[in-house]
Amino acid sequence: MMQQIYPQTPHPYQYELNKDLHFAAAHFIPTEEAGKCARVHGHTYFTNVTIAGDMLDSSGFLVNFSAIKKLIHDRFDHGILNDHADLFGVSRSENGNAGEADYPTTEVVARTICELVQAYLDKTANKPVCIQVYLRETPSSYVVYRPRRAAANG
Ligand SMILES: Nc1nc2c(c(=O)[nH]1)N=C([C@H](O)[C@H](O)COP(=O)(O)OP(=O)(O)OP(=O)(O)O)CN2
Ligand SMILES: [Zn+2]
Repeated sequence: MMQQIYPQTPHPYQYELNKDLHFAAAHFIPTEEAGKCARVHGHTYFTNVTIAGDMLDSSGFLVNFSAIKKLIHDRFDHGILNDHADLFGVSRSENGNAGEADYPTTEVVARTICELVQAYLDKTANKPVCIQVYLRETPSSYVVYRPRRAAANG
């Protein structure tokens, strides 16, 4: 059970939901700079997903907590992140820097979780938004990813 204080991000929405979940997965970062992390090794990843919005669905949910867990845990738990060729390995980021690869680093996995969650939320009637993903890879290392928000109209 994770009961931790996470970084906060200001937002204009009335509701904010946070879901903690974890998954065990192996990965490797095939670059010289990664050193020992270029070899296959495993982590228990802990993540906190923050979702916000102004409208609830017909159940009174911003989004069902269990849907978020299923989406991430079922996809990644007890797998090898590098095997997800559709997600990791080829640069997908439109605003990526030249030469930036989408290897499953903590940064890229955090961004990918946010994108997967947002793709799910986009299909819901009340359309909440994923505003932050906190991803802890080791006891001493974590990343916080916050997508850029679309500029407000007017
Ligand atoms: N910016 C990043 N740097 C590193 C990443 C990463 O995803 N983003 N990943 C790794 C390795 O995969 C490794 O699993 C984690 O590294 P690290 O925190 O250095 O692990 P240690 O347990 O060895 O760290 P301590 O300082 O001993 O606690 C490397 N870098
Ligand atoms: Zn690692």
